[in-house]
Amino acid sequence: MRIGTSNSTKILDSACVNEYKIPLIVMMENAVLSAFKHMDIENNQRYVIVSGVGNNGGDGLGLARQLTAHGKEVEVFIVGKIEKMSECSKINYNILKAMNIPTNIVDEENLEYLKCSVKKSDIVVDCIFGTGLEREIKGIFYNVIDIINQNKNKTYSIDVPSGINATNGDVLGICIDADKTISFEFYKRGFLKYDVKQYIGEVIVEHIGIPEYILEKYDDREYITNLDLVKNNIKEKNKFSFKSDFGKVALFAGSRGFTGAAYISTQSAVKCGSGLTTLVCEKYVQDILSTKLCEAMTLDIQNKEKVKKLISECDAIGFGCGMGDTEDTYTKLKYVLENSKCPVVIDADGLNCLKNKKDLLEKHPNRIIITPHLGEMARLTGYSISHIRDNKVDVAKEFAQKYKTIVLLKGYETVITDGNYTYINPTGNSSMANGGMGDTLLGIITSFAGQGMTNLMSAVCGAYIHGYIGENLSKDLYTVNASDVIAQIPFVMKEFVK
Ligand SMILES: NC(=O)C1=CN([C@@H]2O[C@H](COP(=O)(O)OP(=O)(O)OC[C@H]3O[C@@H](n4cnc5c(N)ncnc54)[C@H](O)[C@@H]3O)[C@@H](O)[C@H]2O)[C@@H](O)CC1
Ligand SMILES: [K+]
Repeated sequence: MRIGTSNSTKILDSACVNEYKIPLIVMMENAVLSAFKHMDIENNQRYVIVSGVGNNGGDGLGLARQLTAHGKEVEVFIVGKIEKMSECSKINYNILKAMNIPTNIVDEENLEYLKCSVKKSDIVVDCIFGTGLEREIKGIFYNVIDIINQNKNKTYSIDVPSGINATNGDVLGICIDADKTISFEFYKRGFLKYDVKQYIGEVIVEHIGIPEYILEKYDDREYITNLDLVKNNIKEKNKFSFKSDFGKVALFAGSRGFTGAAYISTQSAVKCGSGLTTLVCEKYVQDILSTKLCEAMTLDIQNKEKVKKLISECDAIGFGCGMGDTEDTYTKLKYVLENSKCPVVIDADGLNCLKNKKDLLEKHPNRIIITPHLGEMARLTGYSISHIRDNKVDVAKEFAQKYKTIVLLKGYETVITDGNYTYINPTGNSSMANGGMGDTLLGIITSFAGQGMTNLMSAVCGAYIHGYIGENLSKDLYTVNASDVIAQIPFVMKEFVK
């Protein structure tokens, strides 16, 4: 699914109209028919359409005609100046008049009437503002939205709940509280903002007849990951495959009190299908884990020669889980980067130790994947957590571009980007919010990178599968732990392999 802003919608509109000669009224009618499918006409009879005077309003007027044609009781309210009505809205407005479908122009005097109609309706269809909202909502517009919110049974918003800035998710004074939002072509970027989740309800993204190659040409290279993309990246284990085909990986992890992190990240890589997996750790961690990790190898990190040989031959390395935020961790990371050529996935203390030494990332462009949570990203960038949360796509992209790394910024709707292409992960939930989950993710991503997936796809698919497993398990489990996820990895890989 594509993500887009108000500007992307404008650019697409004008390309369709000017370059591909699709009249806007054709796209509007397609939008109307796509939205109509989601009006739940089997279960509802009374509809109130509230339209503004832009094209979002035009969608509403078209819907009023379609609902009437299907035998529904429809009342139309228009808010705004008729003389300012957009060209396509005017066409739909004139059709309604010619068909004797009554329309009410909202003013201070008939607000009470609007309120009664909203109360009596099964569904209010909100078509006041879409992607064209550009300033604070005041006056009659404010009152109309307030009346709808206070008196509705259900509200379905067309394209964007009126009041939300589609680009950044800011609420401009007041906002429709939608039960469902039927959006066109793009999942609006503003919907990613955590604070707007309460307004958008269920979001459906519908096509309005624009061919795929046009969308591809004009999209912003921002997507919500879908299952097909993940399936296309999972390699089949055919009968001629060897363990060398599935990658040699090393995990640098663990310290006193944090042996679990070492176990979890290593075992995740094993279960994810890596051909050969080695945990590189301090001797005391090795002594605890060498019998527990029976499918992986372990190596004492002080054994310099063996470590050097191993990392020079590795297909991917995971670094940082439970290692401690120390100078020593930084020295080890520097050594690993300087003595290997493969992708390196860095998490936790591997990131914390970089906070004032990001030049190390700059020295190794195009081979590092970092997987920070909001706190780690705040330490790395110097931005506040709230700034990062509200601007997560931009912050992740900026960092990825600057340091030429893949950034996987964890949280609700994890962002994964190489600075050019960006994916939002739709899987996972709060049942997974507990210790060890990040270590699991690092193991999965390292394993994928070692199996030959691109760095970007390793992070995208890793995040998807990790969240998918957790979400499925949470149907039966109150808390999903790392070991629960690890056990499920091979089953889900089998389910996903094409
Ligand atoms: N390619 C697409 O995605 C298509 C989009 N269509 C619809 O067109 C919409 C965009 O249409 P428009 O660009 O005309 O924009 P809108 O219909 O969202 O709003 C623009 C109108 O609202 C006014 N306005 C903006 N902020 C205001 C405020 N705070 N208070 C009072 N008035 C305010 C503007 O002056 C203008 O009259 C989309 O959201 C979608 O519903 C479809 O009809 C056709 C194809
Ligand atoms: K709307």
